[in-house]
Amino acid sequence: MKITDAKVIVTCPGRNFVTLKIFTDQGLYGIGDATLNGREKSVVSYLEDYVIPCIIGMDAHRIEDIWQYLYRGCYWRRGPVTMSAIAAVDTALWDIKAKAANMPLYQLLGGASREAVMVYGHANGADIEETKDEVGKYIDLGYKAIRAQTGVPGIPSTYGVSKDKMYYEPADAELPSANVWSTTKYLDHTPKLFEALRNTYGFDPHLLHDVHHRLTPIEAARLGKSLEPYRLFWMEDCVAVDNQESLHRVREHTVTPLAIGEIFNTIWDCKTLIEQELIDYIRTTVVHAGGITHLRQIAGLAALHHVKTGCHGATDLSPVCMGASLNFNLWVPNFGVQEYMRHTEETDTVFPHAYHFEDGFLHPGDQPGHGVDIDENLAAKYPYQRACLPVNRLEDGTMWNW
Ligand SMILES: O=C(O)C(=O)C[C@H](O)[C@H](O)CO
Ligand SMILES: [Mg+2]
Repeated sequence: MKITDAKVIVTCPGRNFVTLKIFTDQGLYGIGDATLNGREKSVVSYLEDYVIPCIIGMDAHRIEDIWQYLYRGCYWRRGPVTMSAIAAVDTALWDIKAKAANMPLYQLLGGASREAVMVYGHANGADIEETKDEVGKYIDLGYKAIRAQTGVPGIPSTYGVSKDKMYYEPADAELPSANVWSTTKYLDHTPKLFEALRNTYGFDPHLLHDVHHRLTPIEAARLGKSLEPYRLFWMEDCVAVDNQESLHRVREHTVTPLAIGEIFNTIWDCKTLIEQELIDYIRTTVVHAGGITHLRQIAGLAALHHVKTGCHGATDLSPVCMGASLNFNLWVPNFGVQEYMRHTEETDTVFPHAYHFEDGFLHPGDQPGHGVDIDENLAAKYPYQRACLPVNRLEDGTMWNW
């Protein structure tokens, strides 16, 4: 089955999404997500100028070989732009193969290992009271796992806290907006949130928290330790892991489970953390880590070291990524949880999908392929709008991790 053409569709139904559509000589097409928040056009160029001309004429069934061609065959390998482009090709090809087999993608991967995929939603509030109410709303919706983020007194804006409670979009301006950060205030305040949540809702709901790369290892150790009484499902991205060995410092001090990896692109980014058992959940996802083909390898390595999957699923990952990820999650033996920040209604209509939510779980549906399509006419009505992720400074003006 030959690849006859491919095109990139950029649409902004509330936020930007980049989608690759691959056509074949058998009339089948497949789609893949190529969205990289705040850097969308770099991936578009990488696909249009370099990748698409190479894959036209290739056999769409040879997914592994095409993956190796785009990864190993490229001298400048790895990095988020390259790997998101490879992921889009890979996802579209798996979509085509599953459509050709007339099966949902999870069947090709090895079939369902569970009935459905547990997801976590995002509860957030300006203060502890509001966050508590928001967590209650997620519990009422049936969620079994909830991420909780709260505003910190004295910090004008905090990561993860938004006005739109169901859809959080941090890329909020044409140029990066400036956030302010105080580790001291955050460390003093955060344990109070989880104390309040456990006092109100007990220990049944799984509670998660995202530190978003802001602490040093010893500060992360302190937070992990202070959160132990509240038994979190995970503490995410507690440090910026450029120096991965530093996670040993955190591990030495706390048994709070750790999740890292949403910004990782390859198995090489995950290798130290997984092999040295410095994390409990690996956050790599389909679009930013080379597609289903590569994610499967990462999960295989993780399984050897008691590390479970916890795929990134914020709103900047399109429904196409979510559909592919859910098929992956339904199969992957060492599944942990899937993040599910809902998309807006506009986004959901641009991307008709078979996946559905019930009582805290998502199921990918049983349509042939990954079960997500794109309505190109509708997509064309929402042109690209430049939007950047914020930057972050300490109170004295020093640049910090966002
Ligand atoms: O969902 C999460 O855990 C995030 O950290 C969301 C990120 O800030 C977001 O995907 C950046 O584009
Ligand atoms: Mg995160």
